[in-house]
Amino acid sequence: MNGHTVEKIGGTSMSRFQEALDNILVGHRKGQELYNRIFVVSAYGGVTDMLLEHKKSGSPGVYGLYTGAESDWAWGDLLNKVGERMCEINTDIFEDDLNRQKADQFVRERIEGVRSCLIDLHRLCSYGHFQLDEHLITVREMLAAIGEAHSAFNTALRLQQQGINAHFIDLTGWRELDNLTLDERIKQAFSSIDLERELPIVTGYPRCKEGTMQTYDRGYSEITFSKVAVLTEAREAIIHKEYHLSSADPKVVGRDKVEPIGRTNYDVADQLSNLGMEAIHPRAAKGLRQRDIPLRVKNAFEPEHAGTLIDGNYKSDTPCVEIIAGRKGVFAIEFFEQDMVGSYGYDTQLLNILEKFKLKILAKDTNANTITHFVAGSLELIKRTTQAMKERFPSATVSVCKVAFISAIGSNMNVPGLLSNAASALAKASINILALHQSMRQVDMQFVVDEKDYESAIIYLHEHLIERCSMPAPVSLGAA
Ligand SMILES: Nc1ncnc2c1ncn2[C@@H]1O[C@H](COP(=O)(O)OP(=O)(O)O)[C@@H](O)[C@H]1O
Ligand SMILES: N[C@@H](CC(=O)OP(=O)(O)O)C(=O)O
Repeated sequence: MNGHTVEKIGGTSMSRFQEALDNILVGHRKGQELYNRIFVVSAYGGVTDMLLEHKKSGSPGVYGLYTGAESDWAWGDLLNKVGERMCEINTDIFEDDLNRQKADQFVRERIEGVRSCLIDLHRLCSYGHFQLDEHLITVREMLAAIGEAHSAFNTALRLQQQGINAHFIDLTGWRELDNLTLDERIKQAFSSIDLERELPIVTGYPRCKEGTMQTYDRGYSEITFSKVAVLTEAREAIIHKEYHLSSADPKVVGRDKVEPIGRTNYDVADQLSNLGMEAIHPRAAKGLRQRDIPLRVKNAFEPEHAGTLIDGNYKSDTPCVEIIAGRKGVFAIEFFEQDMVGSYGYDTQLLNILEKFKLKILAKDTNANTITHFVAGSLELIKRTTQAMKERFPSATVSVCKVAFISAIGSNMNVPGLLSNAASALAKASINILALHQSMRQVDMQFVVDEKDYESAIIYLHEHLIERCSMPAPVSLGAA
């Protein structure tokens, strides 16, 4: 098969490194089979949380302590702990002392290099001419880069130890004085790589002129992965995750009831990311879709399974719902104003307010005198947004309630009966549908329900719309 793959290994999978070696990086491959692949690896699970902040709980890491008012040295103490954690990981990965010492030396160089930068920055800012706030995004980028460089350096070293011609491709720009764009940095890194004979192991974080974290924050590794696939003209992009992309959340419906999705398309993937269930970051998917590069989402711990193949054109042969996905914690901001009837400009001004407070709009519905936006964001931002709406339109009634979204998604649902079947399934379960959305593309049917009905709505819809119709079989690995 011609061409090469670009493959991303997520942090949780990286933390089960022996399995990543056995299932993904090496496995049964020998000789030439080991090559014609590029790996973009994430930091080991939990490391970026320590460096920045915990992805789920938000508890501060080194970055949070450095920017906060806590004691001057709390961040430095935590940075010590990060270095210790990284060296613990090195002990798990390298049995021989020589390579472990190389790996520890790499950690020390990066940790101490960043520490001295952060100390100097604090000293500079103590004069008042330099404002710390103006440099915080750079601090964030430098800290994130440590974890990404660590895992990529280790992976290349560990593969070299097995006689594989692996190369550490450091996109973090460490001690490089250039200021390249993301495309320039990737093109430069790959300008002299022979994929037939070399196995590039690429850092998930790239330093670039446009500011990776400013644009993508912690979604940067999938952007890097997508860009490398596009710029090296990959045959296929593969994401190795710790679970299959399934017909619903196995933790809600039950592992025995869900099926891995065999195939779907990027339109479906976009709907999933809108619900917070990312097969891939939407901006990363866009790059692959525009270049017709298929994406395969594989379970890192079931290497024999072909996973889910996502492309731009797939449409299931038989009309059916493929995935039931959902999201809790959605805020419905209802704007009721009878003066709106027959006049213009309300929606534009409401959107300007929502944009000002950077609320992510998941859906909206309108009728003659009401516009409801369904948004994701903090309660604080919601309060400030609704306050701004009331100030701008004093005679309007603005109300907010917390709801859950349940979506039935599929690549071919343009047939009568699916919507009524879904609605009647919810009715039979005594679940009240507060609102309903379906665009004419008919790629998703979205039900707005009370948060208390979130789990049961997913279970009932999965039972009525999916467990009763067969899923397309997984596409074999070589059939892309
Ligand atoms: N359709 C689905 N297929 C697989 N997992 C799903 C699905 N919907 C929700 N989930 C849940 O999402 C979890 C993974 O969430 P995600 O944020 O993508 O992973 P991580 O937090 O590891 O980056 C899974 O463990 C599973 O419980
Ligand atoms: N390591 C970074 C980037 C990342 O994408 O990680 P993962 O592939 O584990 O989601 C983070 O934790 O945010």
